[in-house]
Formats: sequence, structure tokens, C-alpha cells
Amino acid sequence: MSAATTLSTGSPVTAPAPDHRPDTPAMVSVDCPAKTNLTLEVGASRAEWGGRHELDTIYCAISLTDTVSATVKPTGTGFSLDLAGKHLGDLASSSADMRRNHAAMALFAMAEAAGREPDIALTIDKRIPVGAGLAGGSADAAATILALDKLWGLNWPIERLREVAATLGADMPFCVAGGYARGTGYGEVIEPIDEGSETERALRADGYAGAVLVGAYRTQLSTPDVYRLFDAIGAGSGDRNHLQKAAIRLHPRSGQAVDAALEAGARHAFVSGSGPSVVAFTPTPAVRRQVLAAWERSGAVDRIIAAEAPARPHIHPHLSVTVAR
Ligand SMILES: C[C@@](CO)(OP(=O)(O)O)[C@H](O)COP(=O)(O)OP(=O)(O)OC[C@H]1O[C@@H](n2ccc(N)nc2=O)[C@H](O)[C@@H]1O
Ligand SMILES: Nc1ncnc2c1ncn2[C@@H]1O[C@H](COP(=O)(O)OP(=O)(O)O)[C@@H](O)[C@H]1O
Repeated sequence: MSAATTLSTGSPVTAPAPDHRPDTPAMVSVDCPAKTNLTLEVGASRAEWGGRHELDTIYCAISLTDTVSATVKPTGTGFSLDLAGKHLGDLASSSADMRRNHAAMALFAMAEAAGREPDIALTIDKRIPVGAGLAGGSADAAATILALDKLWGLNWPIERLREVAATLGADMPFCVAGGYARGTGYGEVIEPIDEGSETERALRADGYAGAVLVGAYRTQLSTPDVYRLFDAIGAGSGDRNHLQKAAIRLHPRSGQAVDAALEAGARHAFVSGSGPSVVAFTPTPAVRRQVLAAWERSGAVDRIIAAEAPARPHIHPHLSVTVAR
């Protein structure tokens, strides 16, 4: 079991800003779920989108979360970012530029949109595997947007928060609200699939709800590399995720994990987005045990995480914050 790694920009929170408005929370924490794609149809690459491809996808958030906390710092002290977790992937490398972290980018985008200074201390408690096809970076950006909306007392409508998110990445607008949604454009145009709607009922009837198992890896896949290989080899016959064939070509163990889960009785098992992680829907405790046993026996995954689908972000305002002296 790897020990937790903590990274910091080195300018910790000394105390909440003295001019902090008493009617707004001193700190806001947000638990933001990971994302998978129940379908992912990939079309042409569009030059006007910087080479991003046309997508038609059904997003589904799952209850594997990162927690982002935002605390107001004294005016003029700038931002700070502390990152902790046992599986930080390439975020743990000394060369990782904290200003390019998706949470920091979301802070700067929200500060510009709101006309505020980014004198904010961000902490990320990271559990979503990095570079896994689970939109962990987008989840952290979405959590930061939600936290600042509450911390700064903006209370903007979801559409405005999605507009800010869309400037940062394709699957960030979805992460702002989670649940189920259809994504089009390059993934940023979101049509929520509301609870109780015909589409949502059909997804549940088709087994796309309830207990899931995530097969995670120490390896990351580069999303651009997977899309580039997709351009060269196309989608696998019958694959609901058009990137699955390319992801498995780059990371064959994901294909072994999909096959093992399906043979063990999973209702659905597929590569999550650009991978390498694999998501299996296990409709009964017996099937869950069989998939766990199959993955452990085959060695097809490095780590197994249990979760539920669908899921949504949870916002926790803290009226006071205790600062370690
Ligand atoms: C593949 C998907 C499926 O939901 O998710 P992940 O598996 O990464 O989580 C997304 O399309 C990833 O979205 P995201 O990771 O936000 O992509 P961006 O940062 O916007 O773009 C990163 C790179 O991915 C490629 N890209 C992304 C989106 C898109 N519709 N077409 C693309 O070709 C481009 O090479 C782009 O430069
Ligand atoms: N807060 C963050 N969490 C995860 N990855 C991040 C974050 N900020 C920047 N990144 C970078 O974004 C890349 C993609 O990360 P992630 O969103 O986890 O993967 P994916 O796009 O496959 O779902 C990683 O290589 C990582 O270096």
C-alpha cells in the first residue's frame, strides 16, 4: 500500500482573511464524483475545436470522489494548492506545475469571470486515479468551481458554471452536476438526463445503475494519444465506447479485465473513456464477488475500487475554519 503523498505550493493558509464577510462560509469543501461514459460515439476531428473530435456520449458520474476545499486567504497573498493522496500518478512528479493543475486553472477562470482576486487556499484529497479515463482532473476543476460559487456568495445558475467549465476542458461541464447526461459537440454541450425521465428509466432498466467495480492501474494513458490511435484504427465492432479498441491496443490488460468481468457475469464491462481503467456493472452481490475473484485471479487490474452509479457532487459549507498553528 503506497503511503500518502502531499504536494504543496509552499504558501499555506496562515489564517482566514480578516476582511472575510461573516455571511459567507469561511471554507467550502466539495466531494466531486468521477465520470465514465456509457456510450462514446466519436466523429470527425474539427480544426475549429483545436483538433477535438465530435462526440455523442452518455456520461455517468460514479461515487468515486475527490474532495476539494477552498478557503479565503488574506488579500494579496495569492493562491496556494495542497494535494494529498496515495495514487497521484504524474501529479507527484517534481516537474508537475501546480499552476497548471486543473483545480488551479478553474480558480483562475472563476476569479476572472467573477472579477475577484484568486487569494484562495485549495486543498485536494485525491482518490480518483490519475490519467485513468475517469475525468479526475475535470472533477477537481468542477469541484473548485462549485466551491468558489458558494465561498464567494455568487450563487450563479448551473448554466453559467458550465460556461466557465467549458473554457477549461471537454468533460468539465458534465462534472459540475454529475448524474446522467448526454454530451455532444466536443463533449461540452450537456443535456441533463433527469431523474424519472424516460431515458433515465431506460438506463436503469438496462442495468446502468447501482453497484460498480472500477479496475484501476498504476499506468496512465494520454487522452490525446488514444484519440490519435482511434483516428488510425477506428472503433471496435460493436463497441459502445469508440475509444475502447485504441485504449486496449495501448494497454492490453484493460481488454483482459473487460473479458474477465463479462465472463464472470457483469451486466456491462468496458474501458472508461480514453482508459485505461475499466468499469463493470455488477447487478447482484454474487456477481460482484465473481468479478472481484476473476480480476484478482487474472491479475488483469492493479487496484479495485467499489462505487455506485449514478452520483452527484456534494457541497459542504463550513462556517468556521480552524487553522493549524
Ligand atoms: C475521452 C473523454 C471522454 O469523456 O474523457 P476521458 O477519458 O479523458 O476522461 C473526453 O473526451 C476527454 O475530455 P478532456 O480530457 O476534458 O479533453 P480536453 O482536455 O478537452 O482535451 C484533451 C485532448 O483530448 C483530445 N480530445 C478531447 C476531446 C474531444 N472531444 N476530442 C479530442 O480529440 C484532444 O487531443 C485534446 O487536445
Ligand atoms: N487535479 C488533477 N487531477 C488529475 N489530473 C490532473 C489534475 N490537474 C492536471 N492534471 C493532469 O491531467 C491529465 C489527465 O488527468 P485525468 O483528468 O485524471 O485523466 P483523464 O483525462 O484520463 O480522465 C493528467 O496527466 C494530469 O497530469
